[in-house]
Amino acid sequence: MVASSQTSMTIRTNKTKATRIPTIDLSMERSELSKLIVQACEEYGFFKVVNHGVPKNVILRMEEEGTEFFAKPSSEKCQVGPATPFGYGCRNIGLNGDMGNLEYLLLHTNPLSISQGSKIIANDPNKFGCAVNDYIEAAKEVAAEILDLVAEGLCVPDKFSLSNLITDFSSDSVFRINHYPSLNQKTELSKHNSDQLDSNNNNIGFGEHSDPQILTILGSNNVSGLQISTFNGFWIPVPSDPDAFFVIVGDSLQVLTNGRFRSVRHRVLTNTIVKARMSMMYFAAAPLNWWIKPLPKMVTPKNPIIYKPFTWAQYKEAAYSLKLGDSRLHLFQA
Ligand SMILES: C=C1C[C@]23C[C@@]1(O)CC[C@H]2[C@@]12CC[C@H](O)[C@@](C)(C(=O)O1)[C@H]2[C@@H]3C(=O)O
Ligand SMILES: O=C(O)CCC(=O)C(=O)O
Ligand SMILES: [Fe+2]
Repeated sequence: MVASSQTSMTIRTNKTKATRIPTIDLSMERSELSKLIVQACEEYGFFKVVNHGVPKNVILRMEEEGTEFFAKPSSEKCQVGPATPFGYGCRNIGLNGDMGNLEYLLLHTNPLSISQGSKIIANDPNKFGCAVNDYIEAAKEVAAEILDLVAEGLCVPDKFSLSNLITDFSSDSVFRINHYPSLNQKTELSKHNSDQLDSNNNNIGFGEHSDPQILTILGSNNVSGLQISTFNGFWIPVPSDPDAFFVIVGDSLQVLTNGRFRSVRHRVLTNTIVKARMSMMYFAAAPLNWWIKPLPKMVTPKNPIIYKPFTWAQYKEAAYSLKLGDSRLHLFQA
């Protein structure tokens, strides 16, 4: 297992198998920290971070803006949509027929695009724009710090080779706020009475998928629902923790590490939620025309290269032409 009992939470799955989601304390000593992060990325492609240093008010301001927006009448929210790909979306996810029991705002992280979007999203565009920019900057710092620790843990000679991909001003990172109404709330969503159910009668908030980007920093209110899939096929519910962030390894980091890390499949079930869940994700990506390819350090005679180089734009195009749950990495196998 990844971490000692002091640094992980124990969860019992319905198969009564104790499973630990690694919890990483970012205030720990650096060399130990980088080892734990690498281990967590290898074993789960997922971990929780505590003591991340993001001020509580940055998170609360963003949550308040999200709450205010989703409380608006549906007719007003729909004026910010459809999300093709950016803007407000309700039940439709992406452009290929995926559906979920949620509504969301999807924004590019470029400050100009935030400022333009704010004008149609919020009553006080300046307040909304500042809350979003501050949240994005804070999440970007956490993501960059984690990528530097990953580079250290993997003994990559250029310590910034991973974080440089996401901190460049032209990075194609995106920001998303998801809002899942509780099943007993009478909202525009539940009026449709066509909940998305899977074969086990699970109510699907957001269907199973991996994130195409490098790393996702996910924060949520205190309502659970997120589940991750272990690499041997168990679903593990992730208890919510509004003081923590959850880190998700994306497809691009799987490629950069030549398959040593694996992107984690995850989903959100809304079966049991008695209060609306709100989650906020920063999807850290490279600039569109930058190359994604295995770091030289990760390619050895024992671990030959397994992916062809591609630009982020090429990968994104492939991902966006497919359904949410489809796997895409095999298209780029060497
Ligand atoms: C069905 C889709 C939605 C998605 C684009 C895609 O065609 C496949 C990847 C999906 C995903 C998952 C992670 C993020 O939430 C997201 C914004 C992304 O970059 O890839 C979504 C896309 C979306 O909702 O538009
Ligand atoms: O809303 C959540 O908690 C997770 C959503 C998600 O995985 C995504 O938007 O890619
Ligand atoms: Fe995701």
